[in-house]
Amino acid sequence: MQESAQPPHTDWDADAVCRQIAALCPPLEPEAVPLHQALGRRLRQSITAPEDLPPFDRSAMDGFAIRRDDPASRWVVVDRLRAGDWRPRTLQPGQAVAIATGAALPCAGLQVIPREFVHDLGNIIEIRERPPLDYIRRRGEDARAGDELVPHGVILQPGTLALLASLGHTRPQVTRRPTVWHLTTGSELVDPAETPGPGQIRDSNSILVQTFCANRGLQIRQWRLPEEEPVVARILEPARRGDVLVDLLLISGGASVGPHDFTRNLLEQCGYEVVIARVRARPGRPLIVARRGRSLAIGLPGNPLAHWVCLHIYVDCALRAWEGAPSPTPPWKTGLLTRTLDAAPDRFETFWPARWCLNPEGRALLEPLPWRSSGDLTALATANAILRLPPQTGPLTPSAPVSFLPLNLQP
Ligand SMILES: Nc1nc2c(c(=O)[nH]1)N[C@H]1C(S)=C(S)[C@@H](COP(=O)(O)OP(=O)(O)OC[C@H]3O[C@@H](n4cnc5c(N)ncnc54)[C@H](O)[C@@H]3O)O[C@H]1N2
Ligand code: MOO
Repeated sequence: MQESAQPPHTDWDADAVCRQIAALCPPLEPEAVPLHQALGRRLRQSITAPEDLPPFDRSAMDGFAIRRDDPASRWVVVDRLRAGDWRPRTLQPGQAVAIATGAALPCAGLQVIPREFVHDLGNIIEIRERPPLDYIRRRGEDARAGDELVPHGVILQPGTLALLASLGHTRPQVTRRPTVWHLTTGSELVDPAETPGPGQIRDSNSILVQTFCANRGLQIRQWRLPEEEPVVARILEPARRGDVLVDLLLISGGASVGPHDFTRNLLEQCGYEVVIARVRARPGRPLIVARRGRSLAIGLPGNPLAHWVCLHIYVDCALRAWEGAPSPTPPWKTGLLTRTLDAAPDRFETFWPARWCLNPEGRALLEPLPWRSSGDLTALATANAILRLPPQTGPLTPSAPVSFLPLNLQP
C-alpha cells in the first residue's frame, strides 16, 4: 500500500499515539484481593485507621514498670507481664511489674525502667539510675482513629501491605488486572529451544512480551502460530464471539503491508476498528492500534527492536492507563549523552536503545548503544533506557541533552 493511500488518521506521532491509547483505556474497575495478591497494585480506596494505633499503652522495652511519681529505692515485683497479657491493676508505691516489650501497661501514670538500669534480685529490684524517659508507646501516638493512613491511588508496596495487615484491611480494593492474549505469528519462527532450519529463526518476541508483562504483574496467554489468517482467526474466535473479554490483544508480526501481513484485516474481521496503522517514528513505524468495545488490540511490528520499543512506549501506556495511573503517557526525562551519537537525520522521530545511570551529582547520563536495524537484538543485552531523537536530529556530541525513557527505577 502506498503511503499516500493511507487515510490521514493512520499517520500519528508517538505522543499522539500515547494520548490516544490512554484515552481508549479508562481505568479498569476495582476488585477486592487478598493482601498477598495486592503487591504492586493501585489502591482504589483510601484507608483510615479504624482505631487508635497503638490501641493501648505498650511497653517499648523489656524491663520493669513502676509509678512515675514513686520515690522508692527498692521495689517488690508483683506481676510479670508478657506481650499479649491483659491484667490491669493499680500499682502502689514500692511495687513493680516485670514487663516485656509490647505488653500492655497495667495502669496509667507509669514509667518503664529498661532491664539495663536495674539490679534484679529475684522478686525485688533496685534501680541503678533512674532514666529520664518513660519507654512507653502511648495509645494513638502512631495514628488516631479516623486518620487517613493510605491515600487513594498509591501503589501497594510490602510496607503498605504490612500497615493494612495491622489495621485488619485484609482485602483492599485495587484495580483489576487486564486480561492479555499474545499471538506471535511467523512461519519462520521456531521455539528458542529448537535448532532453526534453513530460513528459520528462533522466536525472541514471545519471551520479551511474556516477561515484559510479568514485570507488571500480568500472567498472559500466548500462542505461536504460522502466519495464516484462518489459524489465527480460530484462536480469536471465543474473543470474537464475546465468550471471553480480552482487554488487550497483542499480535506480533504481520503489522506491515506485505502479502502475508494480515493483522489489520484479521482485526477488522474480528470486529475491531483500526484507529492507528502507522506511526511517524522508528523503530515501530507499522504499529496497529484497534479497539472493539472495551477491548484494545495492538499489532506490534515483528522486528525485535521495534517490539521492544513499542512495548515500553505504547503497551506500557495502555497498562498504566487501565491501572489508573495519574499520567499514563511515558514519563520522558532529560539526561546528558556520555559519547557521540551518530544519528543520520531522519524525517521521523527515532527511538534509540541506551544505558542510563546517575552520576554522583544526581545527573542522568546516557550511553547510546549501537544498532543498525530494527531486526537487531544485541543492544538489548544491556539496554535500560530508550533515547528519543526528534525528526532531523543529526549526530550529537558528548554532553548533549537528550530526552529518554528509563525502563527501570534503578539505573
Ligand atoms: N513494503 C514494506 N515493507 C516493510 C515496511 C513497510 O513500510 N513497507 N515496514 C518495515 C518495518 S519498519 C517493519 S518494523 C517490519 C514490520 O514487519 P511485520 O510486523 O509485518 O512483521 P514480520 O514481517 O512478520 O516480521 C518482521 C521481521 O521480524 C522478524 N520477527 C517476526 N517475529 C519475530 C519473533 N517472534 N522473534 C524474532 N523475530 C521475529 C521476522 O523474521 C522479520 O525479519 O516490516 C518492514 N517491512
Ligand atoms: O518499525 Mo520498523 O522497525 O521502523 O524497522
